Amino acid sequence: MGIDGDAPGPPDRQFGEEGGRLSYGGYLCLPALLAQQQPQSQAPDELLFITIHQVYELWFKLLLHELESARFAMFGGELWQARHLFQRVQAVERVLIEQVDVLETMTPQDFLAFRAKLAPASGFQSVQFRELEFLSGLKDERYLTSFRHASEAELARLRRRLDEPTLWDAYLAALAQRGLPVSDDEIMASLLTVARDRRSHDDLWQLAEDLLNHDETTALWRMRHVQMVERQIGDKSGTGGSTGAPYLRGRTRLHYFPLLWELRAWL
Ligand code: HEM
Ligand SMILES: N[C@@H](CC(=O)c1ccccc1NC=O)C(=O)O
Repeated sequence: MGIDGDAPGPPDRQFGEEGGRLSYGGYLCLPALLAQQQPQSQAPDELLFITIHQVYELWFKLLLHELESARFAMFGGELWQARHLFQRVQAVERVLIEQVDVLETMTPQDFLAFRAKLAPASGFQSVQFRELEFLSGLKDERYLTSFRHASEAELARLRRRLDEPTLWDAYLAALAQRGLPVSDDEIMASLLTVARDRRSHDDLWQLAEDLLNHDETTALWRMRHVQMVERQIGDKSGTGGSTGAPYLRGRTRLHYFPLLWELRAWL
């Protein structure tokens, strides 16, 4: 009999008990996961700070996975599949922005109770964040030098991302498969063709809109992050050695797909 009393079901066994091997905590590796929060101080808000960053890194891992699959789908001409994955990416990226609210419940005084313990660590050193930038098309090799602390495996991952095709390369491949020219001289004309002939090319148009959403949502995250930074540390320099908010403000203007923004002026 099931826990809901008289629910119908097979007489002997509950669904999921066939092998009896998996449990909730075992499947999700919870003992290992929940042992990974190790504050460096007694400050009450440090657990919040660590938790938020770990949650970000888990979402970054998923985003890298889905964006790699979307790139593969674009190269393979499976535009519907790429679009499906970009919807998920977009939903996760909205969560990443919303999560800033949670950390902003911390006061700057409470942050200062453990901030000194963090240096020289900084989000600057997030390997997965840089991987996301490289995969999306923002390849700036200079960041490799800021990863002196990183392991060989992490450095190898970053170098591989620098060599790999970007999401934009994959979109160009999709345009080319449709017979649209993609050389530097012809690409804007092809993007205009897609925009103006939606009857023939709506799938390519919608896919470009997905790319633009990914780009815009990242920029929105950068803006929320810098506001949070100003709220927490004002114009102090960062633990990672940058100027802090001025450095981050400069990066809010970055775009992954500049041509998609330039296109707007030509429409
Ligand atoms: C109290 C909250 C936070 C403060 C005060 C803060 C401060 C900063 C500062 C000052 C920098 C510039 C580098 C430096 O340290 O010199 C930076 C970079 C960065 N932070 Fe944070 N941060 C906070 C929360 C977060 C969170 C929750 C994340 C999520 C993963 C994050 C991710 C990053 C990333 C990825 C960079 C590099 C950005 C880039 O180079 O474009 N930060 N942060
Ligand atoms: N860079 C921040 C410290 C900080 O936020 C941080 C420190 C260690 C690991 C991740 C961090 N998050 C984002 O930069 C600061 O200058 O206060």
